[in-house]
Amino acid sequence: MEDIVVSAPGKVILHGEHAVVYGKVALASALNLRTFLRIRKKNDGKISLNLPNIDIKASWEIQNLKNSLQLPLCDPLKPNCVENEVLDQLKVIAGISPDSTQTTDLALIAFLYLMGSITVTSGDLPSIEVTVSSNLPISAGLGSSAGYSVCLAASLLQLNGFIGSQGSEDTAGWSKDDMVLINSWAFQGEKIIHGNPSGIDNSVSSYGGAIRFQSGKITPIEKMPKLRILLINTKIPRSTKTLVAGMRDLYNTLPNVMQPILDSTEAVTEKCQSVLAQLVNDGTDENYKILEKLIDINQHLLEAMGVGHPALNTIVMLTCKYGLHSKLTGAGGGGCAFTLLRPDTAEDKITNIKKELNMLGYDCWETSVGANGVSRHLDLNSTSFPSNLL
Ligand SMILES: Nc1ncnc2c1ncn2[C@@H]1O[C@H](COP(=O)(O)OP(=O)(O)OP(=O)(O)O)[C@@H](O)[C@H]1O
Ligand SMILES: C[C@@](O)(CCO)CC(=O)[O-]
Ligand SMILES: [Mg+2]
Repeated sequence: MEDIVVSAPGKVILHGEHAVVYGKVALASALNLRTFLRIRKKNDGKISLNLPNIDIKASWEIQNLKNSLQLPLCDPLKPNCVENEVLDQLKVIAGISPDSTQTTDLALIAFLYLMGSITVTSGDLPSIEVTVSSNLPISAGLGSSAGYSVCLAASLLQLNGFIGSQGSEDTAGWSKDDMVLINSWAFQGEKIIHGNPSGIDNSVSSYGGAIRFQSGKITPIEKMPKLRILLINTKIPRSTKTLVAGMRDLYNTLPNVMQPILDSTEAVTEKCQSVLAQLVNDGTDENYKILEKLIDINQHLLEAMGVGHPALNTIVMLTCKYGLHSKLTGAGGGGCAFTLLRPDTAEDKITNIKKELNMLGYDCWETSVGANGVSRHLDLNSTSFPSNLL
């Protein structure tokens, strides 16, 4: 069997993070930074997993997995969430302490769950080596967990013939129905890593482009102007699972206080979408001013949700000095922020901002929004792969 190589993009949430977990609308766009996964067939009676980004290498004897698990863990065509009992079993198999709070450990559990559900043909497991390598910063708010889950879902479903990629050039995609199956399995992976995800991250990573997302409904945004943004990584590590759980506690303690904040966040998102549609034909100052105001307001609303961080405030103040507006993106609590650049923002201004941010130890790079969703790579030795994937 030839290797299977797939990749899936990270994302930027423009507006609506956290509120989207409560059924509010959110806007997200795929990012041109990707996670890559390679499956290589082996004959050593083992299933091996290499995760260089998080320094994890693991290997399991197939016979041991078959002895200790009731396979398949779930019907491959009916993606469903794991029961706690199965999760505990997988933790034992992965050698993880039952009370570990390490988010990195959850990558192993997500792999074992998807593998134990999807790749069981006639009660047997294939001997494979799986390597995952990403250009995305991990745990920084740019959807690395979704990129990981989408790659796992697509490659394992493809390996076992539950989906069939189409395309003969360098890259291939899947049919509408196949995409639904990929996205639903990726959502199960996100559930294991996140706890209670809305599904926006795996959806934008699966489908790519820019999407409007609400309660599982994915609507591609057709009228999307070419936005220039500066992405800034504070490098302050955080876990989405912890931040989402913290916001849940706050909501449960003060529902009448938090509900209007979520309503207000949704109003920001709706207004942003309508201004973006206008911007396609009318890139006037007035429209940009509204977008900037919405960024300021949402940043404050997110602070009120308890997911801010002093480093994020520093970015807001620093970019404000240059007349630019920034907000956190993703779960917050550190991680990444973005700054909206105008079409005519001068290069020397951006250079100076980058210099100041670098001096604070933050990484920053200019990017545009919108990228292809999950793809299969048919050129197995492409130079665009991260070096540790070859
Ligand atoms: N390339 C990768 N290799 C292995 N595990 C990964 C990889 N990328 C993400 N993960 C898993 O996802 C976890 C990080 O997910 P988390 O949701 O906390 O952050 P994020 O997805 O980067 O940010 P956000 O959810 O705010 O967009 C890691 O600890 C690991 O379990
Ligand atoms: C914080 C959150 O809204 C976005 C994380 O990228 C969580 C989610 O929607 O699952
Ligand atoms: Mg995540």
